[in-house]
Amino acid sequence: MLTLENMHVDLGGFTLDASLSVEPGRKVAILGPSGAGKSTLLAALGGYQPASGRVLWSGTDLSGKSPAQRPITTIFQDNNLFPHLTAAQNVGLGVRPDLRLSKGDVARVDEALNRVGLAGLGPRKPAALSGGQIARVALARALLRDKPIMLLDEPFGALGPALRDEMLGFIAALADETGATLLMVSHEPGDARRIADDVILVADGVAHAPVPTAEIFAHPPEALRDYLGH
Ligand SMILES: Nc1ncnc2c1ncn2[C@@H]1O[C@H](COP(=O)(O)OP(=O)(O)OP(=O)(O)O)[C@@H](O)[C@H]1O
Repeated sequence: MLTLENMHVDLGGFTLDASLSVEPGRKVAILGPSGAGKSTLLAALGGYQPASGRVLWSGTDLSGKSPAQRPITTIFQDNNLFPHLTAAQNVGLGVRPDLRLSKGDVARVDEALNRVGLAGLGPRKPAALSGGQIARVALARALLRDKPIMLLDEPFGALGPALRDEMLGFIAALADETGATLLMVSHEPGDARRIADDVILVADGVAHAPVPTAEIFAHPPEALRDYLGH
């Protein structure tokens, strides 16, 4: 169980509060108006943004732990690949940040690239890859990090509808296969309907407890109704 106990983020002029729990293995969409604090919530969970209160995973307190020490991997909006490294090297960072890879590590990188459909593209640098391929490299790296919680901050925002749909299906299948707990920020309510078990609504300075997706769309709270334009 992932539990946020009185989490409070103060950005000076903007505050976000969260007290909620997410069951392990759930796929959760984070929805809410622009500027509501969705990215801030992920950043605080990942350890990139200081927050008071506690974040617990299976009873272990993660507060005070660095991003690398947390059982969490984050895929950011721009998929944060290093432009001077090849796809394989970018994936290899998921195994060893200093890229001193053993033969076994290199084999694992190849396997991860195969798994995301990028066999043979390891030597290419990001500039020679399409948007969808870049998203897949970021996913392959996240897979190798092998953390039980995966945070995605609108990672497919730059992709066209067909590719976006394909990547969503792919990430949902991977999460099912690995049993990872997925929290994904999205600007598309359709993404939530497509893959999320639950929705966390972020609005008015609060990240609300997750509600089953079908339920929240059947009876949207006012903040979600406004956001959906109903
Ligand atoms: N470093 C900062 N200092 C002060 N305020 C900030 C800082 N970063 C973000 N904010 C503000 O915090 C609020 C929440 O931002 P955040 O990026 O988390 O929202 P969001 O819901 O992810 O928005 P969007 O959907 O537009 O990406 C916004 O009002 C933003 O202007």
